Amino acid sequence: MHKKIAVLPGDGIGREIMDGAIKVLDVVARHFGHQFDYEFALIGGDAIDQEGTPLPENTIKVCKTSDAVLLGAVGGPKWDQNPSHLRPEKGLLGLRKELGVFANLRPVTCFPDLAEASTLKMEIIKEVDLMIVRELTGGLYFGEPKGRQNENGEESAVDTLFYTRREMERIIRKAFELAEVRRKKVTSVDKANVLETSKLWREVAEEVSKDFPEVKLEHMLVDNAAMQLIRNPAQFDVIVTENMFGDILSDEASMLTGSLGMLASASLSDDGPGLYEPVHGSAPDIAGQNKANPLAMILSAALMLKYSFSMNQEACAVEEAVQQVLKGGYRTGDIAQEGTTILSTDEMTQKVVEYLET
Ligand SMILES: NC(=O)c1ccc[n+]([C@@H]2O[C@H](COP(=O)([O-])OP(=O)(O)OC[C@H]3O[C@@H](n4cnc5c(N)ncnc54)[C@H](O)[C@@H]3O)[C@@H](O)[C@H]2O)c1
Ligand SMILES: CC(C)[C@H](C(=O)O)[C@@H](O)C(=O)O
Ligand SMILES: [Mg+2]
Repeated sequence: MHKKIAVLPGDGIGREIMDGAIKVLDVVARHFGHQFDYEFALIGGDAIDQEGTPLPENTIKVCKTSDAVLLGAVGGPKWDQNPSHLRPEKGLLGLRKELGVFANLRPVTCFPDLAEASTLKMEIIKEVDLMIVRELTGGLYFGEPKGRQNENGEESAVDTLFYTRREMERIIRKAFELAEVRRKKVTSVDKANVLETSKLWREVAEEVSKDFPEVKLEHMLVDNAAMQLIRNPAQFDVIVTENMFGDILSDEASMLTGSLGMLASASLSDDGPGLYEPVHGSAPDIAGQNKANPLAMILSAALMLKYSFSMNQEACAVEEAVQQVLKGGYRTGDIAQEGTTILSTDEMTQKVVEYLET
């Protein structure tokens, strides 16, 4: 197959880990007889520096004319203090909105060899295989009114948690569709004891569930969900939740796998190209040191192969190579354990490439 991939490395470790994903994809293309053409574009702080805006028109065009989009990470101290219209996150949020990628899938899969790097015990870890389905283009991130005010010397700020029934329905449906081919359980996470949006969310979840009689639906308040993820994560199959809750719960859940550097994501729309990015950010504290874990980015590329290109065998080959590397005792610093070999970002990528080639 011939595919065009938009590549947006972004800032900080984004560039370092993107190198790894491309190297791995090149091996996949060679092995399986595909052609991947990459078109690079600017986003985030990098784009502010070069074009004066975090999301240049050309980047949107490149993404929309590609079969899929790979993104590293955006942001960093150099730009985070900028006036709000220039914050690099605006570029990322703008891109998600432009592409209409409302469904953010964040699989939390534990590799057994990382059990000791996790916050939990080995026996619990082995059973963790959950999928966080995060609504990505609505809620507090986008609702209006939003902004700062100063009335008669009284400063205030507002963000609005707004969802239409249609926005709720389509993300909840996506969660049920995923659960149908997994362990047939959806946990809808909300704050229905307080929020109006959550009350409507519950009603919609109940309605959607009628179309999926084989899938069990449970509702859970978000504060309890945060605790249950640590207490007994194996109880979850698919978690569906609104934008902000999903953001927070997915960083929390990443530690079940040992590190934020292990968590990949796929953001899907109804028809256009999917956006694939690690869950973590630009990690300014370790940027430029060649020590970031590239596996979340590499596993995001695997999700692209699976969801955008229907290359299931190829995606499995990448996941299997990652598993073998971990089994071989190779680690980046964030997942290091006693007796393992610590590798740089480039060396870790090279190991995945070696296992893929064998
Ligand atoms: N999708 C994105 O582009 C995205 C996501 C989250 C944060 N951000 C931005 O990134 C910047 C930094 O944010 P932050 O520090 O809160 O979050 P972060 O995810 O960048 O880093 C949090 C911690 O995890 C570590 N970490 C993250 N990824 C790692 C990896 N691959 N390997 C090893 N360690 C890793 C970092 O070193 C840091 O200690 C901010 O500007 C923020 O807005 C961007
Ligand atoms: C950088 C930020 C805007 C972003 C988000 O909150 O969506 C990030 O934390 C993520 O999880 O992708
Ligand atoms: Mg986040």
